[in-house]
Amino acid sequence: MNDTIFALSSGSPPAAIAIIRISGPAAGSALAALAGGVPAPRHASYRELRVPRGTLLDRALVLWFPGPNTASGEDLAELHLHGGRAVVQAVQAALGALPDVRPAQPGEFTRRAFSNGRIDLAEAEGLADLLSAETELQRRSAIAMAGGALSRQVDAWRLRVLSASAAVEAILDFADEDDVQGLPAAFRDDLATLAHEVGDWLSRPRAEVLKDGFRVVLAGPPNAGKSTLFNALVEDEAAITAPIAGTTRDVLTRAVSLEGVPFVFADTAGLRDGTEDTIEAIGIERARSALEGADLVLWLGPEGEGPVGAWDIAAQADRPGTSDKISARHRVSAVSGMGMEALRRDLINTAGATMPKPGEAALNARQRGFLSEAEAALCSARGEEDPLLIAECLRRARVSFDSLVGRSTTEDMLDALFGRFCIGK
Ligand SMILES: Nc1nc2c(ncn2[C@@H]2O[C@H](COP(=O)(O)OP(=O)(O)OP(=O)(O)O)[C@@H](O)[C@H]2O)c(=O)[nH]1
Ligand SMILES: [K+]
Ligand SMILES: [Mg+2]
Repeated sequence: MNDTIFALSSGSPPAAIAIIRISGPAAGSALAALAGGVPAPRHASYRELRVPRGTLLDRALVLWFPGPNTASGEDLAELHLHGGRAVVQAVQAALGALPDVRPAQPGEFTRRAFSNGRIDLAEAEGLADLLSAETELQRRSAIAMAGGALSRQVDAWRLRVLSASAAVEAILDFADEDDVQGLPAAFRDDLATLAHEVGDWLSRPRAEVLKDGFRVVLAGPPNAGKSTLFNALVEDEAAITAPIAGTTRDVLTRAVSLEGVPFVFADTAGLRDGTEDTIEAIGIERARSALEGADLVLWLGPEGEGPVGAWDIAAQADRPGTSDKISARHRVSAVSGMGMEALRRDLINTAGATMPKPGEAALNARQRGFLSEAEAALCSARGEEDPLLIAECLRRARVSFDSLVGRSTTEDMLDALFGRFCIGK
């Protein structure tokens, strides 16, 4: 990792300003080559940028951050250019022509930050989530994770496991072969408390629901008004509606955020038996599999005939006589707007309750996997009598914590994580 990388770290040009970052041992000499010298650390200075001994490229604000206390842990320079396409291209060409300097791969700055111990894996994951956050809830959860909420917690747990290990090792070193006395009285209680705390984190809402959205599927017989209600919920004439049974064939999905809560709404083909139309039959099959993946079904069909847990909806409630569902949770008309606000409110509250609370770091599948291993190891440690076996369980718990924050990782896993970042991050 001795080469020096550069990339456009701001959005795609044209823009008012474009920021190119340079990281690595040759960052200082690259900066000097273009700006005629290295300015005082951490002070913005206004410089002419030139091709070495040549033409003017741009007048820019330049910043110099000597390592290792930088975002990447290496020497780092920033060029704040005029954000024109040609300006950016010219400066990138000039940088690329310098010896030992090359364009960065996606996520390479962050990967260097990880390798140099500036951030751990949970923080890097939080950062990736922060960059891809589209709703307010996602942003608040990601920023907690990027800020090290989970990392600090795991470090504290790890220290407690280490001190428990030390207590067991002491017995192994000094006690008689057959003597398993001598563990502090509170030893097992401490392990139980620790396992309990880990379990609390595991029972929190999952990060995936934040990322993928709460999945609401609209279902019912043909002409029930599913597509019309779908369009009203996503506030877009996305689906075709018509008074012809069997209008919708494909499953149509739209991701929307309602008051910061991410949703995916799915419109489906009307369910009916014995259709002669092969395409409609395929649509009905697709509708049924969409129902299986739903977090919630809005059932626009006859009372009580919807899937378990579905909300009964009396649709087209503006039409006299059309909605005689007595137990309907909501009576709505997507055409007149009647009942729509109450339905939206109910959806937001219901979905919101399954999401991490604002600012709470939510665990992803990888993190949950390691925490479950740690919890299981702590529980076994509690149940063992043999100090040797207790020591082994504690070692397993520690390895799980280490893996979670990236103290021991595989290249594949790092490639997958850092590949999620854009170039320049
Ligand atoms: N008055 C009134 N008409 C509605 C309402 N909702 C739907 N309609 C009408 O009912 C007809 C069928 O609506 P769609 O939304 O296409 O019904 P669907 O359930 O998607 O039908 P399929 O896709 O064929 O299964 C259309 O003519 C709509 O304009 C409503 O709330 N009020
Ligand atoms: K229809
Ligand atoms: Mg439809």
